[in-house]
Amino acid sequence: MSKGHILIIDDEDQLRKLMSRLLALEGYTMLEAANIRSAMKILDKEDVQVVLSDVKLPDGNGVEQVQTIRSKHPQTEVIVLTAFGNIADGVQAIKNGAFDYITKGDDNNRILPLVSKAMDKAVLQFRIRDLEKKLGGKYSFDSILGNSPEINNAIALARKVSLSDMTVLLLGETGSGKEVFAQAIHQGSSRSQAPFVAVNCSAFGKDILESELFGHVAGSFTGAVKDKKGFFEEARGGTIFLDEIGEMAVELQAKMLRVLEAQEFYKVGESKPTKTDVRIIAATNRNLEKEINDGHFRSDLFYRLSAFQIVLPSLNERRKDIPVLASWFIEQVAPKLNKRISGMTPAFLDALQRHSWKGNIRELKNIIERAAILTDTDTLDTSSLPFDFQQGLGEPSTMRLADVEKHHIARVLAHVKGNKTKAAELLDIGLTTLYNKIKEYNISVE
Ligand SMILES: Nc1ncnc2c1ncn2[C@@H]1O[C@H](COP(=O)(O)OP(=O)(O)OP(=O)(O)O)[C@@H](O)[C@H]1O
Repeated sequence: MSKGHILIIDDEDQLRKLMSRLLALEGYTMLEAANIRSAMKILDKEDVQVVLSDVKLPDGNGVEQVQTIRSKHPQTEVIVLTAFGNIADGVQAIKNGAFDYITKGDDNNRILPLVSKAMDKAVLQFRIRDLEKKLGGKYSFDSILGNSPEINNAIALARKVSLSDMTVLLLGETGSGKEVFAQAIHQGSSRSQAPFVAVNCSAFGKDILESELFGHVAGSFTGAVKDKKGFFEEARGGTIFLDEIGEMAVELQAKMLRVLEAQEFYKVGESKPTKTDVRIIAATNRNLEKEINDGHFRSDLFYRLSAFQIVLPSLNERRKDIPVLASWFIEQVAPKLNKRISGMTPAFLDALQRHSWKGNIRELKNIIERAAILTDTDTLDTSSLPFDFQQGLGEPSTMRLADVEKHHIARVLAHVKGNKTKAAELLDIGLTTLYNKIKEYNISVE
């Protein structure tokens, strides 16, 4: 049985094939792409657990692409293949959401365990996704965790609006819980027995989004062989959650306005309107007022949507909630990994409290899951945190290049069992420079 799907993105045929063969021998099913465009197509079609991506690609940069892959396919883990000595790329890739990075030339003893860890994590995430899909809208107000006044205010507003049929606009940074709130509002409403359909507007191209939302009739465009129901029809009687509405093309925004005003829409290729009975909850992490000024968002749609706005606090604004959220995620993930994890060390919690959470609760959840997968003990400690947490690099202002360099040199030295000539070769620096750095950083060479 396959251990999972891995996609390699590299335009150098030989390197790609070599890596592909190595991993196929380990039991993975391998997919290959020579550029970003074809890679994204594969990701849209297949469940790919791990992506290994080169940095310099013919149609873009692999480090920058990490964010796009992770936002469209949050269950998929990305490992970036960096060039010799280019630690900055690796560090940036991790900041962009990569699982880790591999330096070209790293040997199999580093590559294979790393890929296997990324695979474990991704498989788990896919399992959770499938479970969540089966459970449908599973969040209720009671399952929204946190006790800070900031989150309590948001919950109180959402509870009130859930009883009505009003359109709601949820504003908040990525991962701050907008979809969770949308589900809770649905669950708390009179529509709770009908479907909750979540649509991520940024995951579809402009034309595709229209036919996904409203459906199409056969023959309306090349490839439309059969009639297709859109999300609005699927959500009939229930709630549709339009995530990242700020990404919607302006032409489509006009059509959305029509749905809000007239409760009807046109299927692609059909001239008679279809009536709809769906509550709309929209969300965005963009500043829509700015988007309006820049001509990217229609003000009439904004006013329609924003009749009832709820602003969700970022995790950095409610750090008080970190211990309870972290403990809850540990409790949830441990049984799924067949592990007994009783909690976390004070240093671990301290590192979480000091981190700058750009990905908010989603990032916290990922960090806990990652630590739970990596830990060999029953208490999560800082050794299972990513490198930037351990080094206090979470805050960009405190990120010290020297720490990154020290860590990397120490890692390479350990890797070559202290052989300095080999290490200098791998690091692509002179032996004297290496000696100077060992002294400067006080690196112990065993
Ligand atoms: N208050 C909460 N209690 C428990 N889990 C939460 C809470 N808020 C968010 N989560 C978890 O955090 C993750 C991210 O939440 P969600 O998808 O709702 O964020 P989002 O704001 O919609 O993100 P994006 O803007 O990227 O779509 C989810 O896995 C969810 O389970």
